[in-house]
Amino acid sequence: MEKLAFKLMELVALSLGLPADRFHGFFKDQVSYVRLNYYPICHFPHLVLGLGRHKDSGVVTILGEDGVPGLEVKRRKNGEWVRVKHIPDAYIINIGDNIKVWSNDEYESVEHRVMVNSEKERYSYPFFLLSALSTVVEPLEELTNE
Ligand SMILES: O=C(O)CCC(=O)C(=O)O
Ligand SMILES: [Fe+2]
Repeated sequence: MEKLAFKLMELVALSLGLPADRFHGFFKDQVSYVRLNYYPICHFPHLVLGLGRHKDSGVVTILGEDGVPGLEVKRRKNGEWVRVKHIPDAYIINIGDNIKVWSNDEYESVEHRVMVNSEKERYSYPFFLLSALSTVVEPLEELTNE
């Protein structure tokens, strides 16, 4: 997952007109981690949230999940919550707040949440790519006017 995350960061850099290795320096003492999420069955799913609405604050999240429905993303244009379709053998990629700031808002971090399921328990395993704790997160100077 880490290798994939670095590859994605190279593509993000290229998409912003920057050298592929532009972000490499931020990851020298990175503190990335994997979290294991478990959502037990709940018979009143409309009354509870598995995981409340949030944006991932890190750089990029590579999310593996078991296909039990629950993850939803918020559409920016109309505020509607949309269920994310499971694609077998595929990861879900979330842009985190760090990329939003580094890219000077060219990229947007997506708001998402997880609803619990009344029939099946759900497991997910996001990998959060994080930079070094000492990183100052600010728009890259190449992408600002002043
Ligand atoms: O369980 C999921 O599908 C999403 C988990 C998530 O958004 C998180 O751990 O930040
Ligand atoms: Fe998340």
